[in-house]
Amino acid sequence: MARSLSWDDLKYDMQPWIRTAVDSMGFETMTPVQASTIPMFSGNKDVVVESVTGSGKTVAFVIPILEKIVKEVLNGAPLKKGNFYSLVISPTRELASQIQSVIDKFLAYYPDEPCPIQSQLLVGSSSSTVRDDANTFMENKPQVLVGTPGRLLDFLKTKAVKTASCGIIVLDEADKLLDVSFEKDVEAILSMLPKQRRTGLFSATISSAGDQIFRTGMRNPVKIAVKSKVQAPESLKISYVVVKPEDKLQYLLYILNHVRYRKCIVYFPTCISVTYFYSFFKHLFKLGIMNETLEVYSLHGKLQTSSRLGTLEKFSVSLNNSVLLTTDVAARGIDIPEVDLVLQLDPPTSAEMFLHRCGRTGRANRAGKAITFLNRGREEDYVNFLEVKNIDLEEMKLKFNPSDEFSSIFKEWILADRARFENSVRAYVGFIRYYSKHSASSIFRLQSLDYVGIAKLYGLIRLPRMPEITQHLDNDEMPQDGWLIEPAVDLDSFSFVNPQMESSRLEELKKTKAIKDKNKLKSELKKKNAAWSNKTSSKESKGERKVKSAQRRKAIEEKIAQEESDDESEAEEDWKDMVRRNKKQKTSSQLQGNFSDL
Ligand SMILES: Nc1ncnc2c1ncn2[C@@H]1O[C@H](COP(=O)(O)OP(=O)(O)OP(=O)(O)O)[C@@H](O)[C@H]1O
Repeated sequence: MARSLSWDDLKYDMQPWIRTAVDSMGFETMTPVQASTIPMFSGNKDVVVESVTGSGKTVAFVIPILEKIVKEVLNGAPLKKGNFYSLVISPTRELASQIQSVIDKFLAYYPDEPCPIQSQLLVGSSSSTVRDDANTFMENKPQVLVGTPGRLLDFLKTKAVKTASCGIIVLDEADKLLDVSFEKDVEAILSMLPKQRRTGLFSATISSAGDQIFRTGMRNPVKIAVKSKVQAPESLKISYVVVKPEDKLQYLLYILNHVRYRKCIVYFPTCISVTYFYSFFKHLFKLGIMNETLEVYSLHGKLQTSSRLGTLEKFSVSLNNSVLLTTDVAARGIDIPEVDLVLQLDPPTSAEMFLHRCGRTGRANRAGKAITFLNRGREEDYVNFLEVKNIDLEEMKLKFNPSDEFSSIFKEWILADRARFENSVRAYVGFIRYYSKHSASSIFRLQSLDYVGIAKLYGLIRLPRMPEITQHLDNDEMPQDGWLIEPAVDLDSFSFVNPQMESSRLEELKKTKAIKDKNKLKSELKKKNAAWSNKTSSKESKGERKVKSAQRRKAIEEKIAQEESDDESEAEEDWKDMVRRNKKQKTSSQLQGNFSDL
């Protein structure tokens, strides 16, 4: 029998002000996931909830949390000093802040002034320390804490903070929180909480967390999976466009300038690629190549928290046609109802992330379109790969012819400042690393990558010396000395616009030129190019390449084992995660069950 979606049919007396809140927010009925989850999680059940993106999971855990706290508050027993009742963990600062604002929206309907219930946001930031957070906590006595794992863990370790009263905990985007990137912090947090508690795990892709689910200490959890056959919401139309890599940017701009949308999110592979293309887009605005009515924002994980949250806020409230250039940092959970278009320059490294990215649109039954670019050649197979996972994509044909003039504009822009040239190389190298991490590695193969086409996409004037290129590019495809433009540029006189950068470059150049000894010069240059230098000669045999590749991998693993988290990019972080995961898979033996056993 179909479950009733009427709020009136909930099996307990909802607090009247919570009912007023849902009515005022225009939530006429519950969504299916709310109808299934709220009674369970408000009762004494641990829940593991999987339901498509944009299906209302946040409200499905916020209401039970608030109901529990109201009961405690109405019971009259005051919250003991330094205690709190509930904890919500989220993988990103943006999502934590969004959850906090959903809670605040509900609390605005509490009938008494001041509202006796409060929540506090705990995310890493340069403007507030853990001590500041602890002082605010002791002063305001919030019952709910919402935060990201690292900061929450540091906060909970503060002496004044007591966890004994925490009776309800939520892991939002639980599969992400339980993967290698957060697992340690999350497990440490869970171990500090009372065993007698209610735990809720929520995500659109939680089944991918597998056995990790059972490490959260839940007692007889109820599995709530609200899904149709397809993995994406029905309101979401997913398409793909097959292009040559060098034309991709022009296609992207064509869509941004010509397709009708209100708000669009564009996903790039790495932080540096967002920064790089954002600055090029600004130049295109000046030239009138970007539609002048568009507002473009950039957001990635290497920016300060305040700037990240500020940008997201500006993008969400903007009344104009706006575009957000971002990375996977804004792929999960972000709820901006007006987003009706999602573009992906490349597919992400996992099918789960593909669903999360696309799911930023087509939310709560609103129509949305997600378009992914695929490089012509091998990547078309991704469509079948996703189909097997019940994610259907339709091909989209664009009536548009890329122009040569665009590459001249790109080239001129690069040649005007050495900083742009260096960023183009960083973005390109970052992309190749990113590419090597695809979980669908039989489709996204380094061997099949069009290195020159991709270099043109990134506006490169010369191919960098990196092992992937020398290994996989045939000699006849390798441009003379790596140059992609004619005539080649004299790198010694290619200057930075920034005077400080230019003077330190000249200083450096002087030193290098002063080195007379050829061998010494060679070793100095080798050191300088260390980032992409442990290269192979282009004429190695397959066997030699295999051995060298294994050695390189070992070296990276050793480096990772030594290094802590001082990464240059999110991509790098993910690469580390992959290696750690591999190691873990080799050592981990305790199988306790999986999602489908629940
Ligand atoms: N009962 C309801 N009726 C109508 N809209 C709702 C209802 N509950 C929530 N919404 C709206 O649905 C949108 C999506 O909700 P939410 O962000 O909780 O989705 P989600 O399932 O957590 O998605 P994701 O997996 O992407 O994080 C929000 O804008 C929210 O306000």
